[in-house]
Amino acid sequence: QSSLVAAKARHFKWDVEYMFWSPDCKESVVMGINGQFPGPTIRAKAGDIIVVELTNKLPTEGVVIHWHGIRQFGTPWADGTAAISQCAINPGETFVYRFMVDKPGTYFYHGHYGMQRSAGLYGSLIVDVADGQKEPFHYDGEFSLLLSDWWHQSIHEQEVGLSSIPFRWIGEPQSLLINGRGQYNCSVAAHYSSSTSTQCDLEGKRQCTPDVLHVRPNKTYRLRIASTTALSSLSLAIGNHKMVVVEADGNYVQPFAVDDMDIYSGESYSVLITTDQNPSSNYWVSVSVRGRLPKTPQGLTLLNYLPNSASKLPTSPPPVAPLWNDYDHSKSFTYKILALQGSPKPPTSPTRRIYFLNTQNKVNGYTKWSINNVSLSLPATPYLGSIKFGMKGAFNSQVPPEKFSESYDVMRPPTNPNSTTGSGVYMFAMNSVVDVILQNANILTVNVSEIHPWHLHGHDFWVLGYGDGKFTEKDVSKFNLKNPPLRNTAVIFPYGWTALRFVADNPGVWAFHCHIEPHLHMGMGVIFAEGVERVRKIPNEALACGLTGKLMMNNYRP
Ligand SMILES: O=C1O[C@H]([C@@H](O)CO)C(O)=C1O
Repeated sequence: QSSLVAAKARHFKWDVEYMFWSPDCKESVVMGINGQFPGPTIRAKAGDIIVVELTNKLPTEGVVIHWHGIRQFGTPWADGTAAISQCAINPGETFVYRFMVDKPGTYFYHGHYGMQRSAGLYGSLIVDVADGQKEPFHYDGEFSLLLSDWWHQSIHEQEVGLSSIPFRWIGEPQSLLINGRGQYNCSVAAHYSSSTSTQCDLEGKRQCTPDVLHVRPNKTYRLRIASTTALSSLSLAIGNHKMVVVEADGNYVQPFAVDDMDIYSGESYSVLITTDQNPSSNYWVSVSVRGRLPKTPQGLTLLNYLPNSASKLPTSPPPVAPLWNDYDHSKSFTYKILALQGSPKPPTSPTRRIYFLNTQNKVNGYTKWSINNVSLSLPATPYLGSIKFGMKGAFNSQVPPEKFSESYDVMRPPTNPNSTTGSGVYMFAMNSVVDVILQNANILTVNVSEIHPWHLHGHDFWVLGYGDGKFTEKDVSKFNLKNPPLRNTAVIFPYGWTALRFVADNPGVWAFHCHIEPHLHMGMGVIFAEGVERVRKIPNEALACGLTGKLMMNNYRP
């Protein structure tokens, strides 16, 4: 019955522009949408069509928006990846994103051109179950927590630093933001510390005033959490309250309770909390940096039990995050994420298995990240058009390597750090089953290996397993084929590997990359394509640049 209900189109008209804003109480320039930061929340029901007419009001640069976690079945040109699925939208131009949201869940959207996500171009995208359908859990109310990290240096300076000799790293963020709000020059927890930092207001109407969660006692709330951080892995905790994880990246998981959880850039979760603590108190909601030596204060807001005043401070200090390098703690959380019973199961064997060695290395003296020794450099003509129209020379025709040397020592810096840039594509037969083994390694500095959250466009994948050290064929027998979680983002732990499986069933060209913004900018990604010959009706606006733009001009006869 419900499938007969006609899809509802939800229309939005958005202007993207730079504006002054004080996300952490210090004024900066941010990328806003319709004068808002973060951008407006899109709320829809499964099966709806989203139509966003996006006008670029930036004075001198292009823009695109990626709908993170939305698979874009049949609309690969709407994936919002510059140089991959479309031409960047020029200043003054409008591009219409039109796509279906087919699966309920917690999603978000963000810029996917240069480092525009780091400039604040992001917002939430929430998909409710279709009419007549039910979520597999109950709750009385809900909140969204869109998490991000914030730098005072502009993305332009950050970009120049990353592509300079000597290399200038962006460093750690100045603040962590919850729904675009953080505190740099004051602390909401100053009261508890011996430091001289000033107590900032919990109530008020400043752009940096914390977004307090107002709850009633003895209810259950759903928190929809998404991380669009540029760099930071985060730990989220709520003083005195357990969180029951029920959803990850738009897929239901077997519920499990935790005191704190790790959230990597590109991931989203839903957790349930029950407000069964002492009702005369308020409680902390805190986010802290993990996986890198933290130099950033916690991001804080309050869980306010009504009718208490929202400015009543909790009786104890904010939760203390696990040690930044306690990776066993992170792994124990990640390993608990399993599919809810009844979720789609993976095919039992792959058509093809590819191996991706992640290394930091050098190209002509520049510091880069490479996959199997190739650092991704995007072409001038977006792949979707150049592959569809068979345009030779638009990108490297050489197929990039699908494995790496068996003798490579992942525990040490590369013996030969010189690698090359490339723009080649991994092409998959339509409906083939692809296994990807992501292998982490040591960076250029001895005894360092970092976390990388890998995000796949156009698909969800099953996470079949994780392991420490170098992957071996023996590890295949340990793959979880029973209840692996479906995700669109999966982390590789330092010196470890992660095994993924997906079905190449979505005609288009899809990015697969580290979701850390500077790392992608330094080449840490690959391009996948399948069934591009089946793609029809690519809008002209998506093609009007590079070689496809020239093709259009040559066909034009006044
Ligand atoms: O890509 C990176 O560069 C720095 C460091 O390795 C060099 O400054 C860092 O921590 C990264 O993640």
